[in-house]
Order: sequence, then C-alpha cells, then structure tokens
Amino acid sequence: MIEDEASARRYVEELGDKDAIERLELMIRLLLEENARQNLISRPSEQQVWQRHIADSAQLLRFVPRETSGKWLDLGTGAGFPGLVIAVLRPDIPVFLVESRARRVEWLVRASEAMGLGNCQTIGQRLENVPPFAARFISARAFAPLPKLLKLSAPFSTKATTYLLPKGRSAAQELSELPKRSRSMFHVEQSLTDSGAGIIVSAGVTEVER
Ligand SMILES: C[S@@+](CC[C@H](N)C(=O)[O-])C[C@H]1O[C@@H](n2cnc3c(N)ncnc32)[C@H](O)[C@@H]1O
Repeated sequence: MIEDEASARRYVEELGDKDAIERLELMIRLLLEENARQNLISRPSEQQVWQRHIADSAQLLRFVPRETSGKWLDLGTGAGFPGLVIAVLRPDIPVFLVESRARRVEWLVRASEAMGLGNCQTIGQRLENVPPFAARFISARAFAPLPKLLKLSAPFSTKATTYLLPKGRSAAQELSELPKRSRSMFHVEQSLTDSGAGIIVSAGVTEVER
C-alpha cells in the first residue's frame, strides 16, 4: 500500500523516466497555482498530490501491457486525473481527455502544452457530443455513476476495450448494482493508494508483470 507522499513518489518513479518525473513536478506546480484560481482538487489533498492524485492515477498502468497500441480515452479529466498523468508516463499511447467545463479545458490545454506532451489531445466538449472512435482503454475517475458512465462511453467501446475505473469506496457496491449480464464484464481490483477503495476493471484484465 502507498501510505505517504515519499512512497507515492517512489512508486511513480518506477514507472517513468527522469523527463516524465520532471514533467509531473511541473504539472504539480502549475496545478497548485491554478487551484488558487479554480477548484480543481480539494484543499486537504494539496498536501498529498503525489499520493492522492499522481500515484492514484499512475496505478492504472498496472493493468496496461508494456507494449500496446490504440487510443486511451479519459472521461471528465477535470484537474488532469487520471488522463494527463497517463499521457506523461506513457508517451507511446495517444491519450484523449474529454472535459466539458471551459475553464478546466483551458487548464488541461495549458498544462499539456507546458509539459510539451505530443501524445495528448484535449477535447473540450460533453462526451455525448464527441464523434465516436474505438478506444483501447477507457478511464474515468469521479465522472458519473457506473450505469451512466457505461451508457455514455458505449460508442467508444469495442470487444478489445479495457475499462479502468477508479471508483473509491463505492466500487464493489456500484458493480453489484449492475444487471447481471453487465456485471460479469467487470471485476474490482484493490486500489494501492487507499485501502478502502477499488478500481473497476474489465473482466479478464489482471496485473501485468513488470
Ligand atoms: C468530479 S470531476 C473529476 C475530475 C477528475 N477526473 C478527477 O478525478 O480529479 C468530474 C469532471 O467531469 C466533467 N464532466 C461531467 N460530465 C461530463 C460530460 N458529460 N462530458 C464531459 N465532461 C464531463 C466535469 O466537468 C468535471 O470536470
């Protein structure tokens, strides 16, 4: 379990090279500045950005093969989580961040430009209005209740899509409330950043050997 800021940073350092860690440091600096202007992350979590936001996002890569192809779609990226962190740590994956609120879209564009990310595109629209494409990965943190999330993301989902949905403490409950047929398409994995939290993951997808 990732218990504090130092272990969160060490965890992320295992996943990214020196450039990636420098980019994340820049992202954190800009995020804390921007958080004084708009509400991106909670005030208490400002003291725990590595644990609560960066490592919490980065841990999704446990379920992503080293070599992979296809697009990553992050729904309701808001402050940048998890999609912007994924784009930094996996420059080989084209990452699409969907966010509807104009000020958050501005923030995401500015942060990704400042970090010089060539693999990241911000789509400043409601997901409902985004022309569908096949996504290899779909992530969403604190975006919508599971039934709504699955309905809105269905046009982007194929048989090859892996869903990675950090759902906090409601993960098992939300999954148990799905109709049986949809429920069998997912399982819950333990979060590494919060012992009470779970990540809803597509059935058959397990941790990748590193
Ligand atoms: C609670 S925030 C979570 C932000 C981020 N994923 C995180 O965990 O820090 C939810 C975000 O989803 C965005 N959102 C909600 N419904 C949306 C929709 N239909 N299309 C695009 N973005 C949406 C909101 O504007 C908001 O920024």
